[in-house]
Amino acid sequence: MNVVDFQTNKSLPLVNDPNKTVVVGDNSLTIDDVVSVARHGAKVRLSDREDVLQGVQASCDYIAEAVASGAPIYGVTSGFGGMANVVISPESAQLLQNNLIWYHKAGAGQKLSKPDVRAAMLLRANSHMYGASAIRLELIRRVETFLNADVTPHVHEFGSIGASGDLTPLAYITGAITGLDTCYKVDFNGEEVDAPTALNRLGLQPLPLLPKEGLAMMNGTSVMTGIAANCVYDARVLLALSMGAHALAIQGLYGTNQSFHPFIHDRKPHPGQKWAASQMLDLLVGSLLIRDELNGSHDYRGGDPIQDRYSLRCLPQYMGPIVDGLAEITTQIEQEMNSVTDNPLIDAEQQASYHGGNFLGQYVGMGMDRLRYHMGMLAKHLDVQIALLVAPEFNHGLSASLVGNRERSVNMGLKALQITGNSIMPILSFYGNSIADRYPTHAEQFNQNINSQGFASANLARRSIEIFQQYMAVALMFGVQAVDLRTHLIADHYDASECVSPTTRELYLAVREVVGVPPSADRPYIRNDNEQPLDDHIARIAADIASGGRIVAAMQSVLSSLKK
Ligand SMILES: N[C@@H](Cc1ccc(C(F)(F)F)cc1)C(=O)O
Repeated sequence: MNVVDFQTNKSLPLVNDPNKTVVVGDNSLTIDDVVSVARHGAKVRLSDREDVLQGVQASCDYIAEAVASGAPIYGVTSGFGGMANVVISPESAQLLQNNLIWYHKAGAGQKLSKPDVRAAMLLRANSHMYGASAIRLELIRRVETFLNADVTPHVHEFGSIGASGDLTPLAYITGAITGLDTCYKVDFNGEEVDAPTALNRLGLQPLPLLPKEGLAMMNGTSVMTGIAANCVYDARVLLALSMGAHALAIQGLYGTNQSFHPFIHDRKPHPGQKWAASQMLDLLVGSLLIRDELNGSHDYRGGDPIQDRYSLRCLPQYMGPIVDGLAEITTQIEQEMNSVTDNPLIDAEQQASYHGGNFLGQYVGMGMDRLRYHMGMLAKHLDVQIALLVAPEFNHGLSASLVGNRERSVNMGLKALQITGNSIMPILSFYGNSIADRYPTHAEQFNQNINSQGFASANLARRSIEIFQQYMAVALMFGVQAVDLRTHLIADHYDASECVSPTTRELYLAVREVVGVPPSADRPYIRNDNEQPLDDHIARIAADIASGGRIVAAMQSVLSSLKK
């Protein structure tokens, strides 16, 4: 028996180190930084750079003076949105901000997940450290305190059209950190408590907002961008796992490596295509289960076609635009994360303020539309591969529906598992529909008459990712069963860990460990139908993927190579 080293490569050093500290305000944040804080409890520390802190203070001073002198500034001495014609007196300027939080207590639907809200909080603080928002350091520090103490405001899934950024979702965060009222709730280390109680436990007092601060807190894209950052990370994981699942399927099908030859891809050198081809070569190198034809050899093989079907042969050409598309989305989301997204913006150096619209979440709305589209395309490709695997007409000698033990004639193998996959794949394609183009032009008295739907788009992306994690479990189960059966045809035993390529061996072993069925020379992963509850295996694999567990770690090298 082979020795299985389950200890190696177990963690994702980039994101899941709880001892990591992310400094906010010194450098650009990365998606990995967001995921570290959002999911893995990395600590947050605000920059102590003098110029950064002075910039924050200077913008506050500017607003204080503007209010005192009665200067007309949107949302400071005026009403909001389509009611910006209302003049607000200096005496009412503070009330205006606190009232803003109140009338946005109008969210609806489910609560967002804790990691998505934590991502949002981190990004809001980051945006405020640029010193263009006129928000006190004390208030930004509250976000830091909440994050480090694992206190997370409740935020609803509906209420933002992504035009003034995420007014309503951010109002819930603002109400919580300022302790505005007991109707604002938080998750306090797993316990639901009201905001004033949470502040009390943290040794903090309620903090009424000063002029501009409510608007500065709420007018921005941080919630949709936080969700998007987490989803981009997840999408990249799913892309890496898709490559692994394809590599298993290609070995299961006794495919060739010739289609990934650099000669071919150097002659059509799209970056994503080249990446997919070279990664697939790496994923297959050393495998005993492929036709090794990199030297240009090929031959008739009985009744089989001389070259592989398109889902194998054109894999780099199909995956390329997905890879490049996700790279573009990554760049755009990272730019949005490191931007000031409110209005008006304060230019303390020039002692000026500018009315504009950085809160429009169009990059996020369209980006998450495209991300979901790419997810649908990835799923479709996997579905086709599974279809080849289960059909004796196409699978080069494997059993129908990958039945493990043909002697037991009632075994129908992975038939229902395929149908489960078939029931998911169309949903993922459906989620590829765009939402950013379906906006209400009459929104908010026609003031927000173009709007990004970025928050909705990001929430749809979150759902698409969760569904895909289930789908990926199905695809990996097919891959593992297929290589076991191919191993039997080639080596006369069922332990594929001895025959698959070293890179896919990691993935193969990870799946076997997660489902609790170790590799065996005597039997494939799924032998008789009545020996395992397949739904339980799906759930375990999906949960491991969602938590960045062993299965994800097995694809770390592919994932890292996706980095820009
Ligand atoms: N993003 C807007 C701010 C804004 C717009 C609308 C409303 C509301 F609540 F009235 F609808 C609040 C804040 C702006 O800066 O122009």
